[in-house]
Amino acid sequence: MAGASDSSIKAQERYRLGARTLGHGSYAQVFPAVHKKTGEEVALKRAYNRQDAQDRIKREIQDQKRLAHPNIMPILDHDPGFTWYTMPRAVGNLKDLRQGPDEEELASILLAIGEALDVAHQLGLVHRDISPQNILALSGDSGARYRWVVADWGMVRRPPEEASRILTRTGQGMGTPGYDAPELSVDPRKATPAADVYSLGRVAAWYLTGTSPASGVRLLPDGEFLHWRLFVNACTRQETSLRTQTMSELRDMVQVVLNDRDEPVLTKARRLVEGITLGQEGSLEALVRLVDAHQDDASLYFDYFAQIPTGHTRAWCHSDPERAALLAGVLAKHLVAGSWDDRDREYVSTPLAFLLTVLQALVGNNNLGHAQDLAPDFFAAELHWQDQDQRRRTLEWLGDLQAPFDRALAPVLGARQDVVEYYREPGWRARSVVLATILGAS
Ligand SMILES: Nc1ncnc2c1ncn2[C@@H]1O[C@H](COP(=O)(O)OP(=O)(O)OP(=O)(O)O)[C@@H](O)[C@H]1O
Repeated sequence: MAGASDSSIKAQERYRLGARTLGHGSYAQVFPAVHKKTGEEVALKRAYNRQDAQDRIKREIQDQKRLAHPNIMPILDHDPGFTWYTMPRAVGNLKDLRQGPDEEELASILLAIGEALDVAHQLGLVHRDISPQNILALSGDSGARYRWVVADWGMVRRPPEEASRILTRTGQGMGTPGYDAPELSVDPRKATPAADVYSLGRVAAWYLTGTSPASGVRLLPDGEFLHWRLFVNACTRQETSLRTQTMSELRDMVQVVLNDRDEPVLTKARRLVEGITLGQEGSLEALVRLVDAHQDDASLYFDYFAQIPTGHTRAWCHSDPERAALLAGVLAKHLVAGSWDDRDREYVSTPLAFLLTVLQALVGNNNLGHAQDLAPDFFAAELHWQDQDQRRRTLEWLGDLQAPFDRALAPVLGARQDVVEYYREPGWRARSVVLATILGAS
């Protein structure tokens, strides 16, 4: 074969290679092979005779060998020069073997692959190329149809102290389009386990919907698989910091989906609000994930999200200000555009007070950018409802604000004349000169 290296000859010394490949990727070919002495049937992966291909397979062999887990493709044999290796022959990959959405199968794949990736992450290794093609099926043992394994570790990110010159440069895309985490296109060397969480979340989205994900476009299950939406949404947030961070969290969430799958969203929300009030651990985080995944559901926001007790709201804003600003903004928009149905008009003071608590907490914690993001929707909601008690509370708070906090809100207030008119109060006293100028003038 043209370009065959010395080591590939060694492969043929030990193995009889099939005439037709099982497939080929960007840096290697995979052959069916039989060990000449033992008769063992394997798959033999051999790198092309190019430096980058040889570097990649070497990395793959070295890293994959360190990862002993039933759901990681094992290395059975390799040459001393690291140019080829053998592994068990797979029945196929997940992309080809999916027969339709079977949530039991999906859950077992996510739990198994999640555990395997957790082992890699503990060693500082991030796979960076999880996709349905790289999840292979070995014939099952102990009654299971298949044993799913993570293959193709050639893109792995090593911990900084072990990083080598190969593969990754800033701005160089990697992974499989649609499955690769957005941050990989910025700097793949900084990939964290959350990059693999993203890819596995996209695998779940594809599996449930049957639609191949497009880069940068949200893909969430609906209808029959609505109960997976929260999970997929949490794993596939564009912003790394808002995403589920670890495989252990991902696996816990799969368990929650399985346990809760028959519970309607609003019933779950009621249970979680009760849980928060009773101090049950994890209830607040679960409610936040629920409202995050169901941003179109105004009832969820009015009747449950807005019911989070004040102390918990403040603590949440402190620990997760970005998401707090985002979701409070969604509530504020629902207050302006959503249907109030047959709720009492007075009840609006609950969501409005909740929004004020969030805004106050963001400002108080010096998260001025997030406060500024939320402020336009907050003021619009107050203006829309004209609740005088609420207006008084907001004015009181604004009156106490001092520099530099006032600077986050002044431009937002000043930008809308109708908002200025709504709050303007002749003789209003404020510590902030700039706010006094906007709202206090007669
Ligand atoms: N153990 C195996 N048994 C059977 N087929 C395999 C095995 N390993 C890989 N293949 C098949 O060989 C093909 C090439 O695999 P390989 O891992 O080289 O590349 P890839 O993942 O398709 O692409 P890339 O290298 O660009 O990431 C794939 O189609 C895969 O399904």
